[in-house]
Amino acid sequence: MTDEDEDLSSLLVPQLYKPPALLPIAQLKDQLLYTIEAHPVTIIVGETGSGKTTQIPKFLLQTGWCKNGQQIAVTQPRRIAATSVAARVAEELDTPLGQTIGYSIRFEDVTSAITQVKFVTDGLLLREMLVDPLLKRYSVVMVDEAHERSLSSDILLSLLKKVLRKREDLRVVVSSATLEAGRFLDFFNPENGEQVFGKSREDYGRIVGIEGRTFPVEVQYLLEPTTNYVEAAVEAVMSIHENERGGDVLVFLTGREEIDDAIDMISDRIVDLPSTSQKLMPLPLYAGLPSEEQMFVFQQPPANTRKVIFSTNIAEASITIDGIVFVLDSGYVKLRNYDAHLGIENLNVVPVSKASATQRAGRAGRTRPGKCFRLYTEVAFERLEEATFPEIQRSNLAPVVLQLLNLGITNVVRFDYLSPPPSSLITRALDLLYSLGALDTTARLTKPLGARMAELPLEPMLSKALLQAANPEFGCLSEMLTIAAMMTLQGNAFVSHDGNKKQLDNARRRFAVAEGDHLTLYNVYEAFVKAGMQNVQWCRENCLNHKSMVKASSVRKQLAAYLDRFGVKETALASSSSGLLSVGGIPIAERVRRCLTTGFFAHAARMKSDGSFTTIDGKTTLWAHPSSVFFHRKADWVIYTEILSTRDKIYIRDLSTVDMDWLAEYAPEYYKIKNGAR
Ligand SMILES: Nc1ncnc2c1ncn2[C@@H]1O[C@H](COP(=O)(O)OP(=O)(O)OP(=O)(O)O)[C@@H](O)[C@H]1O
Repeated sequence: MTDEDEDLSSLLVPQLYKPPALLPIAQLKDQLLYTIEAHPVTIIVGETGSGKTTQIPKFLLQTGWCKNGQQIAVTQPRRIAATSVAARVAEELDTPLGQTIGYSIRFEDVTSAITQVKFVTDGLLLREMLVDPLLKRYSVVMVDEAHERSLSSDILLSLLKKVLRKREDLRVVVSSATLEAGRFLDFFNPENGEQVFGKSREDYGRIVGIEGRTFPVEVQYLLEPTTNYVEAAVEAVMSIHENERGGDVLVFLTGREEIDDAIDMISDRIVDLPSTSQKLMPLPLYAGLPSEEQMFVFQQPPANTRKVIFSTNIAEASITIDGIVFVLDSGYVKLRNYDAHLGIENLNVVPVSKASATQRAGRAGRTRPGKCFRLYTEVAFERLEEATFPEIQRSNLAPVVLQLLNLGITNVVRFDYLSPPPSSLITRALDLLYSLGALDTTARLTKPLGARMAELPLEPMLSKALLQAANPEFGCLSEMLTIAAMMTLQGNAFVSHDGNKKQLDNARRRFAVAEGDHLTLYNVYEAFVKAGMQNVQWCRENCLNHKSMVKASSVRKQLAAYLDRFGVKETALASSSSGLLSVGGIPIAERVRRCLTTGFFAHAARMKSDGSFTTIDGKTTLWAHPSSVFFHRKADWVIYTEILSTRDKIYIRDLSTVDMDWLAEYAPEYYKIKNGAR
């Protein structure tokens, strides 16, 4: 990435971005199109910013790959990439987004009957396969950033390999970093001596390399390692601001807490800046942020203002933020790691891979020359792993196993994985799905419960609870629909205005319900409906994010439509108007908590005298997240729906009180195994 020959004085001269015709990929257009035409599989290896994501779909569209009414799908590991790249391509083609060019992500479909190129998350395309197993509506599927080895893109590649054995006309394009390219091609290739539609492994696929990048990026390292990369990043931002003219800054940190800390630190430093100097505008970017707020990072800052975006790895690949000249890379990332024994998903802070570091640096040099400061030494860089450890080997596989079974893949152990997951992960997933009632004793999907759980776009525990809600024993479908929709906001219903934490705490307290966070979420939504869904002012007064609340109502409708398709209707008994009153002897609040237990029994914990919680086996200490009603209040047994691990503590979020007896009542098998094991 280092380009020492380049004259970096050009950094000081704002330049217009290169028109697409000048992007490195333009020279390869004909060769690329010929390769795709002639081979079922094409692996593209190119420098960051060479034009893979934005140009290849356009080339294919212009060459007639959508003539028969078929579409081109381009998958991305992240929602922000799918939406922002779709917007860019639509802009380049001068067409409104959602017409020829569209995108589709979970709970948000911006496509129409005339859409020809569809940007999607890899997870969403997997879901589409449930209704269209051969992906017949697509002529080409491009899997972008495949080297990131996201769980869904790995599974998608395996399934595409199967589909290619059945569809001669389908073309698969995989974009990847250099290291993994050969491995991908090898995976798709027929075995020695085997032929697929008359093609042998020699002529089944090709790797196409794209040389060159858009603008140079100068890479610099620390001479000595730092002990605190958040502080080092803040120092570096201030130094850039004081010493380098022009250009926005993108800083890669690992998570929300670090981002908040960094923004607080920068805000303190801004006060000391001379009033005459250029202003500094810090902006956060992380997955949990509502999409509208994520989009702020793409907007032009006000005049005489430098944007500093503090982001997690969600800005690492595919996206282009115009104006970024400086990238600061902490060298760390928070990766999911599932502990199959404890059934806990941890987010661990670990060093990035070289491939990630390259992607991060590549966020500069896209619309003008750039600089990347790695907040670690060159020696440390050399020691990094080449590629990120595949997500499939460190994830809770229950959602994927459920989907594979629903696609008719009965032997999930011997499935053709790109990198097979450890058997402990598959066993754990099967055990959990079995105890949720999604599988029978022969590991087949139960009907209707298991099949419906697979279809709902929610994780299995929540799907189970939602599907149980219609059961007369619980009779709380309306309440659970609301709770499930609110849970998809990932803790983003509340927002502090101008950093006023006290006001935020008061707002939370106003809605708090003694039985826990799920019923509190229900309360919030009910109050929002009552106040009038358009009432932005009311949301503001109550520290609620209006856009997030509107989103929750849209998600609620979509979930209700799924259930409607299953023939499950919201009943009068559990209508919102009943509020949280007692119905049929058992108060509705209790029925909701019982219903949640049917899904989340594996996430049970008990409060200790010091206010912390302990897992059932007593081995792990957990803490209520500050946003939980149990951050201050006492409880005994609880179930939680989310677990977040920070540098020093493991936090649980969205807690509800339960009776210990309910655990054995709703998951007798699970707790029998657990007790047996202890
Ligand atoms: N939103 C945008 N605004 C301005 N220029 C853009 C935008 N999106 C893309 N570009 C230009 O198009 C170039 C190619 O972008 P594209 O995303 O297609 O590259 P890529 O090869 O897929 O890169 P990567 O692998 O890093 O995602 C960028 O370097 C930039 O010059």
